[in-house]
Amino acid sequence: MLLEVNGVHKAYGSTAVIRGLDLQVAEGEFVGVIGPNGAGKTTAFGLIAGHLRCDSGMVRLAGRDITRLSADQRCRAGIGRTFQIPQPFGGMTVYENALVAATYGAGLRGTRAQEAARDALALCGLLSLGDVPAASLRLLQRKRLEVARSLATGPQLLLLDEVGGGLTDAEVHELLDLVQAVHARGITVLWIEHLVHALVSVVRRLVVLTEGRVLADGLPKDVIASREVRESYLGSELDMEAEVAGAAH
Ligand SMILES: Nc1ncnc2c1ncn2[C@@H]1O[C@H](COP(=O)(O)OP(=O)(O)OP(=O)(O)O)[C@@H](O)[C@H]1O
Repeated sequence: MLLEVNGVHKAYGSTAVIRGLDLQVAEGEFVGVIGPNGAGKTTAFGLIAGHLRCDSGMVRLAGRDITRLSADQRCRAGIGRTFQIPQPFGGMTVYENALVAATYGAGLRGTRAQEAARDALALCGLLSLGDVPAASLRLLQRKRLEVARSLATGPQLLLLDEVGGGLTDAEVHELLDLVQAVHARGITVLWIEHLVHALVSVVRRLVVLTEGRVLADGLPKDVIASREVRESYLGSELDMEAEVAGAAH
């Protein structure tokens, strides 16, 4: 297994948010993660990427216990991550943003860092915008840069946190193409997304988190059809019937 999350718990103060999370992801998988607001999805990513500490339980990457490693150490170990709200260095150019990620995220220097930065920008369709200040990018381009910055750190495992939010349908399709291209490079992808119809059109496996643990995990069409999953979304903003109509699976 590339990623193993075993019996992880996390509370904010007295509020338990992750309550016995178990998740295994094999190398090369493309996994979607959905769940109601507040289910603990972003917190789970923080615990995997090391931005948050587990209260108990264990996280392993390729068999290595990384539970006590910092976010920087986990990044160098091969975990890349995007954030819900892209936060590029606005005063720097697009290329400089990717170079910073390659230098400080992957620990590369000189031409190796430059190559990693350029390679990430090329895959994300941003090479021609390399000299543009990051602050001037449109939303889809900012999302592309967020993905490029995480790619420049050389991840084996990429955690995408709602990169599709705020985009038009056409832009979402462009983003789907990009993430599929990333996965085709051999990078294992774990993608949190509220746009369920878009997500299930590309992922091979769907995990549903509710109340800090896994409610369902399997083939997207089976997970979407499960009664438990439908019931867990009742009353939420997500209308599964509408979302999955026309989905590829
Ligand atoms: N730093 C924090 N301090 C206290 N509570 C927090 C903190 N971060 C998140 N929470 C709470 O933990 C719960 C889980 O939040 P989290 O962001 O992980 O959920 P989520 O499933 O990603 O939600 P969404 O789909 O809305 O992004 C929520 O009730 C949230 O308010």
